[in-house]
Amino acid sequence: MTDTTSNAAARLPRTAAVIPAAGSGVRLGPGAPKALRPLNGTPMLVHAVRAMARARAVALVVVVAPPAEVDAVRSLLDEHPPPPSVDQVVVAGGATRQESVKRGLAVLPEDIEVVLVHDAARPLVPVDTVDAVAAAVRAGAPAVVPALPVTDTVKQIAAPAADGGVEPVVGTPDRSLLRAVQTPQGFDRATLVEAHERPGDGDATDCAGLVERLGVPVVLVPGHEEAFKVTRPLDLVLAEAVLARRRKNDGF
Ligand SMILES: Nc1ccn([C@@H]2O[C@H](COP(=O)(O)OP(=O)(O)OP(=O)(O)O)[C@@H](O)[C@H]2O)c(=O)n1
Ligand SMILES: C[C@](O)(CO)[C@H](O)COP(=O)(O)O
Repeated sequence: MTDTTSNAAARLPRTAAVIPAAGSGVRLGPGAPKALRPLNGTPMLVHAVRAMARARAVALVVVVAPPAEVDAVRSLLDEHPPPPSVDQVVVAGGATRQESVKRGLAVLPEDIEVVLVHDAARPLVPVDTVDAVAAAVRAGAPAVVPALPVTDTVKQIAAPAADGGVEPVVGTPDRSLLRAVQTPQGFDRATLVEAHERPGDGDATDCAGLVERLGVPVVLVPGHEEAFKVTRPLDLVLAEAVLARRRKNDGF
């Protein structure tokens, strides 16, 4: 006889990782789209897909690729396949991160209940961070964000100055109440889809920002320093150093 109670307890909600990877990487400088640039010889996107596919909960990875690189990204992922338990799909991205995520959400199969949205530009997120975000969504939070305390003092200005001019300061927020947020950000699927259908005014720089606009609570869990975003050239140096340290310590 089937023990339905323990089956239900052991069942993980079907979880997909949507990986926005369609950015060009202007701040990284000239070259291929950022997600395709190598880290220790392997494209950043491949590291990011591996990081998500390693999580026990993830059954599907949706990569949102630069529109001109969809075929190239499919070939790349065929060369670096995920474990057999994980499916992958590649779709073309849009003009902004928000639009790219929306395009990724549009191809999710009906049975996906939880969505983790993870930047290709955060290729080294540890699996424990991914698992912690997914677990918090499973535990009932509709929107979960990994975050770290801010270490710099932050100044608020009234408006950015043109051409590197001086910027008058209007305030210094209490740093102990600020957090720098990372990805993967985890969501109950219906909440995230609604947030993208009713985005409000102006582009949001993260998905949780859209969910906040709905009035749905967003919670933070501890992030990880290795989940940093590769944005500028120095970040590539740091990423390669992290990989070298992992190889030395863990052998991979
Ligand atoms: N139209 C876009 C813009 C960004 N992204 C993705 O969103 C993530 C976070 O964006 P960011 O680090 O800002 O990447 P870029 O937009 O490529 O960087 P830049 O602003 O320097 O061009 C990245 O994985 C990026 O590929 C995306 O999928 N579609
Ligand atoms: C989603 C994000 O990585 C959280 O820190 C970040 O907001 C992406 O921002 P960007 O403007 O695309 O750099």
